[in-house]
Order: sequence, then C-alpha cells, then structure tokens
Amino acid sequence: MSEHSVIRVESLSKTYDSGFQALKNVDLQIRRGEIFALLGPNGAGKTTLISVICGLVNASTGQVLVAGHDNVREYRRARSLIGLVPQELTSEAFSTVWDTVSFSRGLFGKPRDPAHIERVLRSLSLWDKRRNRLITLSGGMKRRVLIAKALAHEPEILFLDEPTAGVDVELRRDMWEVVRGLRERGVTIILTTHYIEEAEEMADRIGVIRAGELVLVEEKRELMRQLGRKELTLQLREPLERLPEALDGRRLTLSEDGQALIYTYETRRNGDDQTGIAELLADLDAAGIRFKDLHTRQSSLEEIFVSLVREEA
Ligand SMILES: Nc1ncnc2c1ncn2[C@@H]1O[C@H](COP(=O)(O)OP(=O)(O)OP(=O)(O)O)[C@@H](O)[C@H]1O
Repeated sequence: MSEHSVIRVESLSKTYDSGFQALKNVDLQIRRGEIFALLGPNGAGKTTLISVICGLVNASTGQVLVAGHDNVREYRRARSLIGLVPQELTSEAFSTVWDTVSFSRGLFGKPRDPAHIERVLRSLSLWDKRRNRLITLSGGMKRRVLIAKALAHEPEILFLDEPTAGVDVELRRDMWEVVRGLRERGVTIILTTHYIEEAEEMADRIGVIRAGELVLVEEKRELMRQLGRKELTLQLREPLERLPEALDGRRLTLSEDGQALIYTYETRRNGDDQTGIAELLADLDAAGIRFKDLHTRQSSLEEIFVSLVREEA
C-alpha cells in the first residue's frame, strides 16, 4: 500500500514559538492520484499542516516524505514535486499573466518551456488574458492565475488552500471542473476547505482536523454510506435497566436514562423493507416492551462533521 503513497506524514507535531501547539502527532498518507480534502474549522491547523508538508514551516517533531524524499534533508527535490496554491495573490499586480506564470517556473530552476506555459494557460481558460496585467483581472481570473503559477513547474502534487473561499457558486463550480481536469491528468490534489459541500462534491477521501489533531480519515463513499444511515428512537412507557436478552444482536442501544431505545439502520433505495423495523417491533411486543412515541432522523455529513469538531479537548 505504501508504494501508492505519494506523501507520508509521520508523527508530525508543530509548536509555534508562542508556545501554541498547532499540530499534534499527525499521521497521514496521501495516495498518488487522489483528491484529498482536509476539512476543519478556523484555526484547526489546516494551513499549518500544508505549510509543514511544503517545507515552509519547520515541524517540531516527526517527518514528511514527498515521493520518498525527506522534505527537510532533500528540500529542493521534495519541493519541486509540489505546487502550492495559496489563498491570495501577493504583489506582482503590474506584471502580465504570461510573465508571472513563466517567472514561477524559473523559481524552480526549470528551463524555459513556453509550450508548457501555453498548455497551462489554455487549460485554465487564461490564454486570451495572457497579456493582461494582473490588476485588470476579475477575482475568478486571479484565482486561476494562482493555479497556473503553481502548475508552471510541472508538479505532481498540487495543494490548494481554500480554493473557493469567498467565491460565488458559479466560479466555485468552475474551479471544481479545473481541479477534476487536473486529477484526470494524474495530478494528486490536496485541498483544504470549510465547505462540507465542497468535500462531498470533490474528494475521494476526506480528513477532518480539529484543534491540531487529525480525528478522521475516511473514503468519501464510506462517509456517504454512513450518511444513508437512519436512527429510530422509541420513547418507552416504562424505563428499562438493561436491554432484554431477547433483543441481543440487534443494532439497538438503550439511552443512558433508560427511557428510550435507539435503533440504527440503513436506508435502501429499492423500497423493500430491509430496515428490520417490522421485525424489531414484533420482538419488542413479544418481550412486553411498550413505547409511547417514536421518531426517526437521518444524519448528514454536516452533522458528522459538527459532532467531530465539537470541542471536547
Ligand atoms: N506563526 C504562528 N505563530 C503562532 N501561532 C500560529 C502561527 N500561525 C498559526 N498559528 C495558530 O495555529 C492555529 C492553526 O492555524 P492554521 O492557520 O493552521 O489554521 P487553519 O485550520 O488553516 O485555519 P483557517 O481555516 O482559519 O485558515 C491557530 O490557532 C493559529 O492562531
């Protein structure tokens, strides 16, 4: 499995000079060719993690391997494999799109390659704007320039730090298209986002970070499967001390106060009753358990996320 990992992050911690610990013992492997979304609230440590992986911020402990290269001891080699799209464009307001993007390539010591720059600009619909100064571009075009700059040196891995923060819905969808196109060309993509919708739409896998800890890394499909899970709550007439043996082996739990039974089941699309509810009710009846009310609810990725990031630390 590890030969598929293009990035390996091992036991990574970061304590800033202020004494603040922004990352706590993070382990993470990014698979070659995937889109990985790092989801977390403000201040969770997303930017810090990206900055450490890209070698812009030193780790306090732990290590990062980029395609097998230690990102500190072999910094230049590791860094040359990475493109980083920051949140905002800095300076260069009066340069042209073409010059800015070409210059970025030069920073990595790569020989000039106008054909590559042209491909990048065309793929991002920036070709017609190549002679424009950055200051004359719309917000959306500027975002595209950021991506073009990051791709100028032909990196295998692209980090996008909140690529769609503050952009309108239409542009967000455009950006998603661009990212998908890159993945099709074999680029591994790691993006950070606040938007659950974005992670749902784009990612192959999702990592959730909270207060510097990576609390979950999961296939999106698996998360979506959990999303299809429903919960039935039966308010009991008489509280129970424990679950009757007759009901063992079901996905049933008793609430702490003994007043309710909670049953989880998966919703099926084919409409058959595979929920097991009919059987459950019959068994409850046979066991002499009566209830006075019932309701069902379905969890969303939003809820899973909120419950994961809720402060417990
Ligand atoms: N240079 C620094 N010195 C001290 N603390 C810092 C420094 N940079 C970041 N932090 C702190 O580390 C924590 C994580 O910050 P980081 O920018 O990584 O979070 P984030 O998840 O990217 O947040 P956002 O979604 O707001 O961008 C925050 O509490 C932040 O205040």
